[in-house]
Amino acid sequence: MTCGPSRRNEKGMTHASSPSARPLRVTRAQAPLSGSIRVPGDKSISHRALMFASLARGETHITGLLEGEDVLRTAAAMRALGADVTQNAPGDWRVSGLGIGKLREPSDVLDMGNSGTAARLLSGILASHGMVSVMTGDASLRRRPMKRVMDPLAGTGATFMAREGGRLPMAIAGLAEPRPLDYRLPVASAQVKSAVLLAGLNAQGQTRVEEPVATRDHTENMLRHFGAHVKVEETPQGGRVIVLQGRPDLVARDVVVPGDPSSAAFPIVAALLVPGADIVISTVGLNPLRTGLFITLQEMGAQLEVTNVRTEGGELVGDLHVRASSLKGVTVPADRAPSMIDEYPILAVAAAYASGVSRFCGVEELRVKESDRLAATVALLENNGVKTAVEGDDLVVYGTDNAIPGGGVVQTHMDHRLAMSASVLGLVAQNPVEIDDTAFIDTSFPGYLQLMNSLGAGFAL
Ligand SMILES: O=C(O)C1=C[C@@H](OP(=O)(O)O)[C@@H](O)[C@H](O)C1
Ligand SMILES: C=C(OP(=O)(O)O)C(=O)O
Repeated sequence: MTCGPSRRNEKGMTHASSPSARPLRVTRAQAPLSGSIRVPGDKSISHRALMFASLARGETHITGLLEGEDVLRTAAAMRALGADVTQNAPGDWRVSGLGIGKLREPSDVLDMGNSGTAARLLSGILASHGMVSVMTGDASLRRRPMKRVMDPLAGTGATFMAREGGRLPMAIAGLAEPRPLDYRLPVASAQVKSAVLLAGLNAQGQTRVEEPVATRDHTENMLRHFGAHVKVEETPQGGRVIVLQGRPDLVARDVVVPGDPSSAAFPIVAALLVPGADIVISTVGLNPLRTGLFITLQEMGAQLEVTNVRTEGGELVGDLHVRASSLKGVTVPADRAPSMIDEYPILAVAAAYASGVSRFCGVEELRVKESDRLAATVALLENNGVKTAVEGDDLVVYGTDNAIPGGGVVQTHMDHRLAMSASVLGLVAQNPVEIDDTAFIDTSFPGYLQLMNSLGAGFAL
């Protein structure tokens, strides 16, 4: 059970608690989960739909938009930059864009809340407009590294001023005539790739990005959907080179947002673990660069069937039929990490319930998410009686063979995915699990606890 050579480390983070925390005590599920649900729209696609629609000429109609707090921050930012962004009905939005290079200087600080995607992608837009802007975020986002976008974007000629270590708040003096970038990503990050491509929209000539491992390609897909010319080539080493032709005429196009596979992960793992469970989740996005968790769970022995696969709004979607399963430990290769990067905390819960040992290879990027997810996942499991180890950049989880002791208090560190992972752990642990704060679940999965209750989870709300 080895992973091959491990990669470099980044610094861990400390945490702060929410002023209006919503604690939750979770007890073991009393009955099998059953029923059919839909999960909210894909977060990555929702952010991008609002940004690209604001940069396109004309009116874009978006259906299925995620109305989580992260995406609402992007909506507010695009409004502050002059786009007309309105909600018609739940999930149904209209955006009147201004065209590339035409956004207006914001009159106030842009607050991106808890969202790394919003902050990093927006940096690319701000750097490539002739305006001065200031961006901040909540305590979690203000601890996350922005140097990874500042460094490449400085190549456009834009200037950045940020706190020590490249942390928000950050001031950006952008340029109306940015230089096109040619950049090789030092980390596998769709956010950094997207920031470079967004800056390239307003640059004359070609912007080129090379990624060592393929990361989610929603930016490339949506750029094409709105009329840009984007060329993608695979490298012999398994990476990709993306070339964008600058100053395209982006034209409004309707966008249909599929269900978020990263959100579906929580009811999926809950249904795999709760004895007798049998559920269906319909219209989940199946972009192959997002489905590493599904492959991994199937390798563990999950009864996870994908049916009715179709294309909706240019994205592959399908329905997932999930039944309680007996899971065994798994080794997840490092090159699979980008396709399931947000799913490791919930996969760790599945691995803790499984029989045998699991190893997640090369998961160093977990250290720079909403929390240090490597440390926080270890604490989630250890505090509930599950043995783990961190070996270099690998996480090792010792399965309990369906006997997670539980009884622990879980610190969620302003991190939605930890809160949801802890809630699933509580459904199958032998003793109740206390979660310090579930409020941040609203950043990506508003209505999560209620939706889980509709399947029979019995969360005490
Ligand atoms: O581009 C995106 O929409 C995202 C990319 C990933 O981050 P990184 O680019 O930092 O890996 C992921 O963790 C995040 O939830 C969404
Ligand atoms: C890492 C995440 O999001 P972001 O980077 O946008 O805050 C996430 O949703 O798990």
